[in-house]
Amino acid sequence: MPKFQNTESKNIELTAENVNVYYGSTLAVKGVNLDIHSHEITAFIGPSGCGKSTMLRCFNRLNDLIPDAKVEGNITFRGQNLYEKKVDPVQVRRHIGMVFQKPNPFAKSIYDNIAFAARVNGFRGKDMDDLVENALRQAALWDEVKDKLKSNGLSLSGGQQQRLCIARAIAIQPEVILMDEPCSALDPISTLSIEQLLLNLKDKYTIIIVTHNMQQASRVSDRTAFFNARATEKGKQGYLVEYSDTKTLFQSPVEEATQQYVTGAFG
Ligand SMILES: Nc1ncnc2c1ncn2[C@@H]1O[C@H](COP(=O)(O)OP(=O)(O)OP(=O)(O)O)[C@@H](O)[C@H]1O
Repeated sequence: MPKFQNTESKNIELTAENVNVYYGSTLAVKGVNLDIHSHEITAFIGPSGCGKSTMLRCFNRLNDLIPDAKVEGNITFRGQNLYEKKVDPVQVRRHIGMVFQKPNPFAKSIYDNIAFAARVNGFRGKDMDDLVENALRQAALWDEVKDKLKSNGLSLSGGQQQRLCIARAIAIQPEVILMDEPCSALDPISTLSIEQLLLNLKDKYTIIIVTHNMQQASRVSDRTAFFNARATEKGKQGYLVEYSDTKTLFQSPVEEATQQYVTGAFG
């Protein structure tokens, strides 16, 4: 298994080169080229079905778990092609964690949600209490749960559950965290607290977030990729329309389709 050392560019964590993703014989995402910068938040936006989640899953080989999904092209993490034969996808997911749309804590105590994830992923340190506390602090949840660590993770509110899932991802000590619409099941106050958390986390982690919420993309992200879909005989085909720093993409995009999307004229 290769070590994912940052031997290439200091600022580029992940690179997608000519990426195509198929489900069966349908080309769902075509020809994506994109660099993800270290310690930034990159947002993927675009109308439903344009391939944002599909593209996100390429970065930690989660599409491997979908029968019939096939990824072509290169995805490079710190100079290492993640799709080479010698690369173990389980290891990839230790370096590149994921938080899903719907909070999905284990039906275990708050403490064990984190301890279990850490152990399964090879944590052999003695001080599990420290690791749990540290992960919960980083996820801005410690103060709310420190007196009830034995309570079931599922007894928490939706926003707290999502922060527990973020703590669980952090406990594995990844370099990158992928987030697929992490706030879409949350109320506005919980959403703002997750957004603030993301801003705090980017010092330590590189974050990619899929979001339907354009205000959210403009509030939290440094760069934004706008995807769109064209109709083909076999259904929709997603592609990357435009990618730039978030301010430019929202205020002076190059492509008319981007302009229309960010001003709410379609989608
Ligand atoms: N597991 C799958 N099997 C077959 N087709 C899939 C699968 N997942 C996604 N697709 C198809 O791939 C295309 C892109 O889907 P994807 O979920 O990546 O888009 P998205 O932009 O994230 O959409 P949304 O915003 O609605 O979540 C769609 O046409 C979708 O139907």
